Amino acid sequence: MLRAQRAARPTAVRIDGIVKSFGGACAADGISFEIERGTIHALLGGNGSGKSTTIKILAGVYQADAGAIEVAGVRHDARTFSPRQAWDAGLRFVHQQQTTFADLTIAENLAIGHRFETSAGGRVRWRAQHRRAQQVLDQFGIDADPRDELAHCGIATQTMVAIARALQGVEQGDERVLVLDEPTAPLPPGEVRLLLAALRRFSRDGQTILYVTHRLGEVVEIADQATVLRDGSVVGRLDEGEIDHDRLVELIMGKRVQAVLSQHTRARRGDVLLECDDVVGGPVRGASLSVSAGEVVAVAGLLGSGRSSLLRLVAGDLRREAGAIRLAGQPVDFSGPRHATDAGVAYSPEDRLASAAFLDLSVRDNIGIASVGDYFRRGILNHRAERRDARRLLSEFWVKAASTEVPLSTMSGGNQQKALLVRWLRLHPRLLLLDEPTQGVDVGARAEIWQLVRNAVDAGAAALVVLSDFEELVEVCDRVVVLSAGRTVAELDCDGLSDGVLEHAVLSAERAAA
Ligand SMILES: Nc1ncnc2c1ncn2[C@@H]1O[C@H](COP(=O)(O)OP(=O)(O)OP(=O)(O)O)[C@@H](O)[C@H]1O
Repeated sequence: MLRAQRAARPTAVRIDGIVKSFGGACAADGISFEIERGTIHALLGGNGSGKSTTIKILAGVYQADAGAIEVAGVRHDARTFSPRQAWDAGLRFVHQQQTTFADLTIAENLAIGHRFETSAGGRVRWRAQHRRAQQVLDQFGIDADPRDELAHCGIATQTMVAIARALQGVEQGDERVLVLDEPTAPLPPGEVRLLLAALRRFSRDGQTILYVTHRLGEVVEIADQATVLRDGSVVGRLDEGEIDHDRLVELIMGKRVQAVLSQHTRARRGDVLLECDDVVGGPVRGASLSVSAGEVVAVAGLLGSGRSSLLRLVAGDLRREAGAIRLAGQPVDFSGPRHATDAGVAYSPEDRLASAAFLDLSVRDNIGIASVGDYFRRGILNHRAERRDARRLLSEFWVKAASTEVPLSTMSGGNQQKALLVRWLRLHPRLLLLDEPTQGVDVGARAEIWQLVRNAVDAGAAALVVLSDFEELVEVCDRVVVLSAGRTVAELDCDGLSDGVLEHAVLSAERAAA
């Protein structure tokens, strides 16, 4: 796109001087930027840089302390901007947290908050409802049946339904601004591609998209413009042609970063620590692998291949029906993750923010919950020692928090993720089971997390991880085991492996299994 053409685009949204503090902490310090109509605009920044705060103010969920929001030329006071005003102005949001209802069908999801087709007597006319839902699915190119329960659809379909739900009813010439908060975080490459293609289609049709992500490859691929925040301020804006990976990293981190992800040295393999022999349980239908001390091994596969379930089976979080699991040569059969922890196995689930975080409790409580027994002396909890250790751990593991006593909910998403990892890493586990450990984590913290994992395995632990981002996977892991339809079908050495070759191996395995 030429610069002259870009200059001619009208402004869809102008964010003007947004200021927002929480207590004494400034989350937005006069943020201003413009989003041009019909473009894909990436909003980037490290964890805690102010992206979510900006989006929540745009959604009317938070009221700003100062500033204005202008949509299609109409100016609103950001101190009083409400969700209703945001909706009326044409702003639509798809948050990473569920905005759809998994136990309802696609047709029902599309009707909620929009309209149900009813008869004169007020009964839902299901046939008409399904017909309308099918039209929406066709319009958005979603390959699914309106009668499908959303829980049974892939995550890409679920995300697409959430987008369709936000944009349905848009007529030709209507202006909408779609705000997406990390829509691709849980998606493997094939599904990401589907979603990005859909976004490109929407922007070509004249919709404006504000896109928050930590996956910089996607920004380079689809963004027309990018605004970068750091510490609550805009530190840069790049136009298409100027957007490249190194430049983005430098703006986000505020420094030149040679290789952000840990340049891992070849692991020195120790003794075999974990062995799975033909393990069966849930969607896993025969998985065999081994992981040695000193190694980071990944499990790769498409959604539904059984990746997360395999980790759950090892951790005792899912019942094993057949096969054997050995830890340091000894058969194990954990009754649950707590039992596994006692044996030196740390399990961090994919949905840890929903299932393992105590958002209202302090950071100290959250990182100490698995080690609280260490602080009891004759039945009395030694608060001072606990606080001192928490302070040390936050600094050792690079977690940014106002203090050890603030509730976890007040920290940015990425720092919450790091704090939860600290809970497990501080126990010095022999085996780390990590499901998407860097989801929602910025490029700098991502490197830090992998460095922490590498330190643990260099000290004699082993790690088995699930990672959807293949680019990251080949960079940080030593070996990758490919799972397809619940079976281990291939094993590849990550030394010299490209993400493209890995993706090809995964897709070929899937085709062979079909
Ligand atoms: N409800 C809140 N109470 C107190 N502090 C908050 C609250 N929400 C955000 N903050 C603080 O404001 C700052 C900006 O947070 P914000 O969530 O906007 O960052 P972000 O860029 O979205 O980060 P991430 O990439 O981790 O999601 C952080 O320091 C955060 O701790």
